[in-house]
Amino acid sequence: MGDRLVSPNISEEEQLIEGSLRPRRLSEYVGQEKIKDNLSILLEAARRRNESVDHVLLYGPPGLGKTTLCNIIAAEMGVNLRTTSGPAIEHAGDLASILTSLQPGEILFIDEIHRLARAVEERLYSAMEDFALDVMIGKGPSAKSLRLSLPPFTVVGATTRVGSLTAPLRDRFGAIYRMEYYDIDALRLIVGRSARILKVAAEAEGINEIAGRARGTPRIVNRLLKRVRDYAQVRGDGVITGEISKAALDAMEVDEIGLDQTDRNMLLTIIQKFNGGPVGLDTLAASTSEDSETIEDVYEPYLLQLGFIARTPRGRIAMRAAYQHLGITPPGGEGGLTSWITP
Ligand SMILES: Nc1ncnc2c1ncn2[C@@H]1O[C@H](COP(=O)(O)OP(=O)(O)OP(=O)(O)O)[C@@H](O)[C@H]1O
Ligand SMILES: [Mg+2]
Repeated sequence: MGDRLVSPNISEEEQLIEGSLRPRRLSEYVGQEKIKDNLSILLEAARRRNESVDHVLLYGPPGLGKTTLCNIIAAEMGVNLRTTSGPAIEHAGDLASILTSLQPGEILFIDEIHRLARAVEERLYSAMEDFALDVMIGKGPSAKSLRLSLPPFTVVGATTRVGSLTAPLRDRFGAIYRMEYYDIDALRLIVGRSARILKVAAEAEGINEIAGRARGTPRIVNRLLKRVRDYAQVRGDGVITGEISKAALDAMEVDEIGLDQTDRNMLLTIIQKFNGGPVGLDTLAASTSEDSETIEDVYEPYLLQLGFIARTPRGRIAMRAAYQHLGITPPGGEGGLTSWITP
């Protein structure tokens, strides 16, 4: 699992490298132009009013730059960043101790915010809305509720599953940004930048090849770059040429649009075992030995984006483009699929 290309799990070594490749300022952050435009206005307005930044929610598939963007928000505002995650805040008391230790203007980054415990989430509402925290003093009938005021602060929440957030929590965010897959130009820039930082020589065709197979994701583009660099050192003279990239990526069984074996296996399962679908997520998970959450959060978003699969009320179906990519004739020949496709 850990060494899979699309895996959202990061090893310690990779964390170090990711750290060095991470853009520090908004101007270094490649792509996501719409978010950058909106965010720079949000930050500038807060600076002019000398206020804390409005709460920001970032959502989208793993590896698109949510954590990076949060770090940038703190850097651009010149404030401290406190990092935690939904599952790490187990009790309301944990939240209270984090919130009461914040300095004015500080940023509290809550990763995986959809996994906050209910009781914690409810405390967070008033904290975000009124900068106030209700704490209970004592127990039983003599217990009293006390309202503590907090310094103004900013919550930046990140999630891969915005659909799992409760409406009241979502409503507390003044700015909600959806991260998009990166286009090839942005990915090229990211590979080029990372290659410079890692001091690897890379030719344009080599960069192109890596960018094209990175499924629109900066984390994956960096992973591919590192593996191609190894390959270039062992099989070539260290330079990342187009040929070296191709050979290295083929050896990794990453195809020319970035699908790996698990993606292909999933598509083949839908097409061959289930006649193209519809097949329910759990059934699909069981027959591919993947976990349904991983399918939903990691694999499916890219296949949906490519138009290779679609979600219907009765399950996932394989689309014509998937058949074409795998070189399989769709059932019923021309037009045979269209009758299943419900928007
Ligand atoms: N816009 C960008 N420009 C350049 N590099 C980027 C950009 N966004 C992300 N990266 C690179 O991709 C890596 C992964 O990004 P990041 O950790 O921010 O993703 P994430 O969305 O938080 O992922 P997850 O959902 O798994 O937490 C970073 O270490 C950084 O090197
Ligand atoms: Mg992250």
